[in-house]
Amino acid sequence: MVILDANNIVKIYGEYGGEASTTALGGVSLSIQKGEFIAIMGPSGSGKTTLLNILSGIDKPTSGEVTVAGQKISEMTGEQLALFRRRQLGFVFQEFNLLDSLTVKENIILPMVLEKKKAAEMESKVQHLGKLFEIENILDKYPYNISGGQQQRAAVSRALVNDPSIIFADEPTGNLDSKSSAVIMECFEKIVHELSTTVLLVTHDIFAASYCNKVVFIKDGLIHSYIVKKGTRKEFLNQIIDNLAVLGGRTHVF
Ligand SMILES: Nc1ncnc2c1ncn2[C@@H]1O[C@H](COP(=O)(O)OP(=O)(O)OP(=O)(O)O)[C@@H](O)[C@H]1O
Repeated sequence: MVILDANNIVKIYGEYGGEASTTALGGVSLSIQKGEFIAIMGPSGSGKTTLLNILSGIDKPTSGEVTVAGQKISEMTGEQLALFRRRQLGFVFQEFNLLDSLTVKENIILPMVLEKKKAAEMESKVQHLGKLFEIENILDKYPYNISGGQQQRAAVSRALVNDPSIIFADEPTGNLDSKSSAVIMECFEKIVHELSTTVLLVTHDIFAASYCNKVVFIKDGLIHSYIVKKGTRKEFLNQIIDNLAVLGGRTHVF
């Protein structure tokens, strides 16, 4: 089942044809199936963030169409999109983006509160996610009193509470040490395998990308190639390194 379909996405920043215009994406097509776990990699400036922003409705393409869960998000109004994003999409950011004035539990259930879900449903969901990600003992703490790894696990829980069609993660391990990075990638692995969640992440981190099932490489605003995991994570990691070397450019990974 196709969860996301992007057709010939072009993004030009600045006035088209103007001297200062930049073609960030030159015609990207991508199809993502339910339960896929995909990383987008590429050199600095290749268009990764632009692509993620367009696929998740944060930004509009100059031309091309994006369909998520059967709905054309590229044609939605701002209000429709805001509602759609809250109900159908989950987001995880490099900086965790938890609200400091709320406890971990309040942060996690916030998207459910906005959807006016029942208290019992929220409680059962937060307990389930707390257990799944081993943060059940810190649910009453505030974000500034827990580690970065725990904050990111809370952020993944928050992204999951409304059972999104897809989770978008922008450099989710960018602010974590290697041990916490491994834990967070294992969390993503768990939700893909146990809940059939679809996860798309943008990363410079080859170690993080090696947890995914597929890596799509972009260069100069176009899809250059992709690889699918067949053997072990270690073998996939070596394959990612080889592909990045072919890609060239400045990739912060070495
Ligand atoms: N708001 C903007 N206005 C003008 N140009 C932009 C804007 N955002 C990005 N660009 C340009 O579009 C191109 C793609 O940028 P993008 O941020 O998508 O790349 P990236 O692969 O995510 O880079 P990095 O790995 O360094 O984060 C770059 O040439 C960049 O300078």
